[in-house]
Amino acid sequence: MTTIIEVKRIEKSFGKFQALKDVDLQVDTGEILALIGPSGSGKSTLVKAIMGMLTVDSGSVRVFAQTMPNRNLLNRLGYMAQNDALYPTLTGRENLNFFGELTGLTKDRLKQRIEEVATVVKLNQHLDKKTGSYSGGMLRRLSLAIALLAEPELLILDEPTVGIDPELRQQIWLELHRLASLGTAILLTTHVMEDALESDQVLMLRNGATISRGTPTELMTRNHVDNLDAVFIVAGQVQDSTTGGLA
Ligand SMILES: Nc1ncnc2c1ncn2[C@@H]1O[C@H](COP(=O)(O)OP(=O)(O)OP(=O)(O)O)[C@@H](O)[C@H]1O
Repeated sequence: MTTIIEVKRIEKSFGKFQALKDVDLQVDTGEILALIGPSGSGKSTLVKAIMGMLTVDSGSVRVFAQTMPNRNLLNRLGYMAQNDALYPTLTGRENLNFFGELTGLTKDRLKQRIEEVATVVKLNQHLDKKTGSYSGGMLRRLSLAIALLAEPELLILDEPTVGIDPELRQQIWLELHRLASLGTAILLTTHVMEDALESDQVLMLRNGATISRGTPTELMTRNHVDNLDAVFIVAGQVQDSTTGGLA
């Protein structure tokens, strides 16, 4: 197994506010890691540090064994940001084509993948409408489809399942597991414990610090509870007791 993302002891502050405190993380080939935590806990900041979109104050971020930021690595990964960066005057298909061409897929393969990813996110019926007319949920689904297009070695998905119904969530997870079985490393952020349960590894972030990590089963066993919400609550209480609630 190869290490795809390696984050060591990173710290990041915005002014006096410390958004990330001594965070470590590793994702290997074929592994799915869920970064879970409440709003403001630092998930997107960590993702942006991994993408090289912001520099950290200390610690290191390596992707494909190279120090980030490194623009040359960007075509080896699929990224779905929290804010959808799509062209509203283009149709869904035209957006997929545009971003797909940047990944270097052949024309035939791109055409085939557009049909496949549109099916995964259930947008087949809407591909020829301008994305300016899409709902928020449809835009999220199109962004996810774009990230999946090239079956990249690494997928980084910031809240891919927000606003998605249970049936579609299941379909998306089938595709994520399929890609992982082909060797894709996947890092996703989520608020949703169901997503964490689908993942191989879970890292719980609270107030910018790691409060728990492990497989879903390990986390529940270690904390003597039967669900991940309860793990989060127990681990949060431990964090408060060691920091006096000032973490
Ligand atoms: N550019 C910035 N300048 C100042 N503060 C920032 C900046 N980016 C993030 N923060 C702060 O850092 C903290 C963590 O933000 P972040 O977006 O990483 O949280 P999150 O866990 O992704 O939240 P959400 O689930 O709501 O997206 C928040 O308090 C946020 O206000």
